Amino acid sequence: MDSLSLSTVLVGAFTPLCWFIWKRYVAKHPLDILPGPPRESWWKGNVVQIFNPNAWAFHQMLAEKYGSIVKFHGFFGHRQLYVFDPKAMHHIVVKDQYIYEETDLFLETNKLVFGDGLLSSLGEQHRKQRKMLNPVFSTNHMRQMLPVFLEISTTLRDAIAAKVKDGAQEINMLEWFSRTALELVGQSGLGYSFDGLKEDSENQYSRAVKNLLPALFKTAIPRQLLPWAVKIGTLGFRRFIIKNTPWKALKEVDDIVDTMDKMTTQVFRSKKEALENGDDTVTEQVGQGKDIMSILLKANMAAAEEDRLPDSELLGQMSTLVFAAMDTTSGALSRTCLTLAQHPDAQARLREEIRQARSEKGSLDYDDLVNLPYLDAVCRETLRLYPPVTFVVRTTRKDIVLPFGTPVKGTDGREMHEVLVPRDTNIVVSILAANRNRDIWGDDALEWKPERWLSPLPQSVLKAQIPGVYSHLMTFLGGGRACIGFKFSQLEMKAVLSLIVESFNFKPSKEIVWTMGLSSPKVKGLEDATVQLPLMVELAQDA
Ligand code: HEM
Repeated sequence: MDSLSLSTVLVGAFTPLCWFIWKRYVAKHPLDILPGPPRESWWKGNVVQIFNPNAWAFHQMLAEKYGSIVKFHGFFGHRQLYVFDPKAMHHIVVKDQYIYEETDLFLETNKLVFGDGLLSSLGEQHRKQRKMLNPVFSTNHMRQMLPVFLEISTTLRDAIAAKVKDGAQEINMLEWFSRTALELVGQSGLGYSFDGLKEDSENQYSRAVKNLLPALFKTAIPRQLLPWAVKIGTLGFRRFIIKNTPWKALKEVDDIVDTMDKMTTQVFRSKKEALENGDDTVTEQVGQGKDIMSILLKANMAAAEEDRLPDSELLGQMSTLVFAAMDTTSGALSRTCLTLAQHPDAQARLREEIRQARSEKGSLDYDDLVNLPYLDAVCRETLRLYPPVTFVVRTTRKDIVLPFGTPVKGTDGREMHEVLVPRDTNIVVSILAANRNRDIWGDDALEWKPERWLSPLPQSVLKAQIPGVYSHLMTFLGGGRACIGFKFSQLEMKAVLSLIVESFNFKPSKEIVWTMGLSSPKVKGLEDATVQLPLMVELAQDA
């Protein structure tokens, strides 16, 4: 190579690098005016401090020290935002939701794992899917589902009763709640029974769903390249590379995806066939044609051409629903059960309310169950203080001005009411900090107090205009991508809790720590072991 072409290569390589360094480390950035923590490392920024499973204290410090609009550093000087100001959240999840979208990494990972479901689609495709799915998550449909919820919860109660009939036992309640959540979404969502809640009956699919997140976690760093990798070659070529790469973690994810895909395709085909063969065949299936997928298939066949979804998008909803329903609700049930174990007075009060209602009405119908005041207060307070999903991440598809409800004092001392957020900025919407905001919930915001829901909420809550779909909370988010299953999970929590709290007394057994992100329990000192919630369980007196 002569010296001229060598210098051309060097200039070609160094110009973009110098530009990158200048832009990320030297030039002024519109977000630099905002308060925020110093970066921990020049290349990792604050990423490890924010996105690690034990980051509770760091998140609390961010909210308390820097306020509700915070700038932090991502990888290689990338400025990002941490937000829990209600007006700003309203702009992000509702008003300008098509500019603040899911990140490419989130979408591409979900597309690979679940196919074309709600968690991997955007814009018009996502809106069409929601339009078709919303009716099957309505209160009316939940009402019809109650018998299935109660039957499965009763099976759970009987399984635990058999274990403790001779005296108190330590039981891993997370395992039982996960199995119950899977069976519930299986029967009422897919019209398929995964697990009769009998000992040792875990099937391949439930194992695959359970192992999915840990397996994805192992591929977290190389997966950052996924949005680019999916553009290389054909689908066949990419499949060939995945199948033949000698990397254990990737193989594990690939096997899980294959198992989930095989099962959902099989259930989907048999549903379609049953529908084509008429109503008698449908009612012979699990769920008797009342499950979410059967209704969705029927509605899709009857829909106008422009609203109809292709089979791939119906199929894509199946594993999406199972995944979105399982660890979230079992985590919420685990947290409630542990909190009740730590608050014996509240546990006794709840048991009394349930027994009283049952002695007056016999079996509880939908309205009785959802309107039990103390049960409702316990669920709301637990979902406020301990949201199972602690944050979501969005990214700006173009430059946009983000307004604040509460002014922020800039680093130059000026009062700011808005900031220009450049395109491709990631934003962490902190569900945790929003639900624990002292300015809104009062000085006792960090305390678990179900009683706060039994009297009128303070004006600060009503005036805050939190953009959440549920109870002035961000637990299920808000806007066009809010949790579609929030009524489903409410009913599940209430059906399960009403039966188990009536029958059993729960006491703490080991010290429990919770992971962040999708919150799960672990035993303190055994953080490397699998997730679990051991509790002492005994028959409640007079049960
Ligand atoms: C306590 C339990 C639950 C919590 C805390 C929860 C929370 C959430 C949150 C925060 C989101 C937004 C995620 C994002 O935008 O990145 C979400 C989305 C979603 N949830 Fe839930 N969820 C729960 C239970 C369920 C259940 C039981 C189902 C289904 C039966 C479900 C189905 C979904 C689906 C399909 C989405 C994606 C919605 C979309 O993008 O349009 N979730 N959930």
